[in-house]
Amino acid sequence: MYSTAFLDLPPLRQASGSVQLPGSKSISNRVLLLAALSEGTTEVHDLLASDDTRVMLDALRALGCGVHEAGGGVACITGLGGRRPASPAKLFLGNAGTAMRPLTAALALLGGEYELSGIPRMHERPIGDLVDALRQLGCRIDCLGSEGYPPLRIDHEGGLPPLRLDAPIRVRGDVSSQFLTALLLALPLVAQEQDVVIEVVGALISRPYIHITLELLARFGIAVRHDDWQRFVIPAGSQYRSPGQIHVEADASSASYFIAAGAMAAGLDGQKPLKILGVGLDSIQGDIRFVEAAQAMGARVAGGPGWLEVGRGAWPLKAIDLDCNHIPDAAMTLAVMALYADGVTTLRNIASWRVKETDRIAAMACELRKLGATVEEGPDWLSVAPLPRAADWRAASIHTYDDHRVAMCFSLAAFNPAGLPVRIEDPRCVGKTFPDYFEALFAVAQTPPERIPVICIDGPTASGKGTVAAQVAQQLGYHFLDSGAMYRTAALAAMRAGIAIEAQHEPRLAELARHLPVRFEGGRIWLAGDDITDAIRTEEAGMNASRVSALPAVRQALVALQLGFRRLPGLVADGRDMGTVIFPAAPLKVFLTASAAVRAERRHKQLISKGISATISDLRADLEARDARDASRSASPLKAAEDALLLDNSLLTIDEAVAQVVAWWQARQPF
Ligand SMILES: Nc1ncnc2c1ncn2[C@@H]1O[C@H](COP(=O)(O)OP(=O)(O)OP(=O)(O)O)[C@@H](O)[C@H]1O
Ligand SMILES: Nc1ccn([C@H]2C[C@H](O)[C@@H](COP(=O)(O)O)O2)c(=O)n1
Repeated sequence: MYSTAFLDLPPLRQASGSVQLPGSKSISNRVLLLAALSEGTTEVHDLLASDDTRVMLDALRALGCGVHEAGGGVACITGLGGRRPASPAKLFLGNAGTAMRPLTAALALLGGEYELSGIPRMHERPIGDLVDALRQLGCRIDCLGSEGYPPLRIDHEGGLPPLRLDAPIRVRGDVSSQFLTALLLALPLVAQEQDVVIEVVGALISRPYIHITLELLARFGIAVRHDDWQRFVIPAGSQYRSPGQIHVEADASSASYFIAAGAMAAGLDGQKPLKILGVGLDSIQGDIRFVEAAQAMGARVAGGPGWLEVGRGAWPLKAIDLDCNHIPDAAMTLAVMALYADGVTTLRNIASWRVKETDRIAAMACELRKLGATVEEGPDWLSVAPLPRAADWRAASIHTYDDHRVAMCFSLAAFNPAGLPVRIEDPRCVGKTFPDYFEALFAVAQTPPERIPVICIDGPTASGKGTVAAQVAQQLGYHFLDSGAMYRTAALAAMRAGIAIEAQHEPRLAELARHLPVRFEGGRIWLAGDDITDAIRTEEAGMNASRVSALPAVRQALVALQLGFRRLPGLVADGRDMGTVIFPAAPLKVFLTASAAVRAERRHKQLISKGISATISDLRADLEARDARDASRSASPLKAAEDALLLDNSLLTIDEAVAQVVAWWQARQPF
């Protein structure tokens, strides 16, 4: 997951390959609660690991359920099975509506004393209709802030009050279907002596989510009947029965971003369509009907159980005018697809967007306009006119409102025909449902290498290149190439193979370097099966690296390996010839220096901290000798590129040096 302040997406051109989607948030949290209310242990497979499931798991633990996270997407939940949950308890539920609403209903019907709260936005999301329905029954629930909103207090300290179950429970269905879902999940707890009836007041929105609820209740032994989605009957004698094992289907709403990417950029130039794994046409989730909307816009879609394949059909996409009540979450993706359509797209019946993670109608309108689109909005609709010409697109920094779906759907703007980058602010917000969304996108998106930004940081030994480059990469969410480590590895491999590092052995050394079995993984470096991270960091290894790097054939042999690091979303590369030879067209080149005295002192400190003794004067002599060799060799000598910016960091802290490089980079961005 990217936890950077922002993530810049380079312009993307195509999509291909396959993507495995994470589990559905809606199914995950429903299953967790049902398992918690059941007798026995339920093994939940392919559970979504995200912010919203995290708060649910923590809440269930606090309530006394057994929660064992076995790894690999498996969680074992041992339910209460009729026991009272631990009380009193304070539950923090973040911004997870799928935890706040059903837990409120379940805890109100179980008795005990609870406080349920969330982040500030959760306290702006209405829950009054659910609270009213529970109060009708006789439950004692207080809103601790504004009436009708969390935080809530359930106050059944002296036990559950007598409940009025003889009359139908009336709940509004036109604000959020989660109120009805909450009642449906919880009322089987009290449907013992008699049927319990729920009547929906007003039109029921997001009916597909109620369909998921009913399907999952059935898996846990509760057979709810309904009359035309307005009257629901929970039969007397209902008892939650764990199915033992249950598999969470992948998230159909998350599929929408890849369906859109496929419709816009897959299957071009004879390539195969984009394959989406984990959710298919047999899905129980309503958002699978996004497929129909994408097809209406021109996508070519094939699918089966647990898979979809999507490619571009019509291009430009076809504008649509659609009632989106059946796909409220995935419909946001259509608003960005509309930028690539042949006319105005109008999305209707989306009033529920206004009470989601943010006011999504306002948010989408504002961010689409930043890209240059003409957008109109109404209380429950949005219309988006595409940009007439590629030149009308603007590079934009997309504010994401702590809303995962805003972040994910605007990533699709990176496929713009103008070749502009898109900045996604606070990319971490995707953690709510799809923590590795951007990694998944980068794994299937392609763009010509020259469009992937590279920042080069070259300079002499111990100037701080590696430290600064790694931190810049971290701040920008870019990959990091420590090219010196490759020469160090080549030298170590030569020593281990018994090949002296001398000009006469240049062909053998080059052959060795060309097939170097090196892997860079999680900050460690492996040579074949051996972790050589520390072995290549000695002063001797540095000197050997300097010697092997003077051989032109060895340098040539390592070029492809270095170029391979230029991957989405970008690269920060440190070395001696990054800006002059390997990435000569890089958009930012920095030549980082510090005085020899300062560098020797830094190296001394570095070695001492590792328990290696050395004298400053020896170190200074060594590093000056190394620099002299590196700068005087004929092949790719150490020198500043003509267009490099010079940074002498002798008097700067690491943070100051990093800030300077990032500031130079920011100054070159179009946002
Ligand atoms: N601005 C700075 N202020 C203080 N210490 C620094 C600064 N920059 C780097 N250092 C420290 O100097 C030491 C050497 O830095 P680093 O290893 O990043 O240099 P390098 O140029 O990559 O060296 P080499 O070329 O030998 O790999 C490290 O211990 C690092 O923490
Ligand atoms: N791009 C590069 C990177 C490194 N080298 C050589 C020269 C250095 O002395 C040696 C070790 O590099 P370090 O890990 O200290 O950065 O590798 C080079 O020639 N070109």
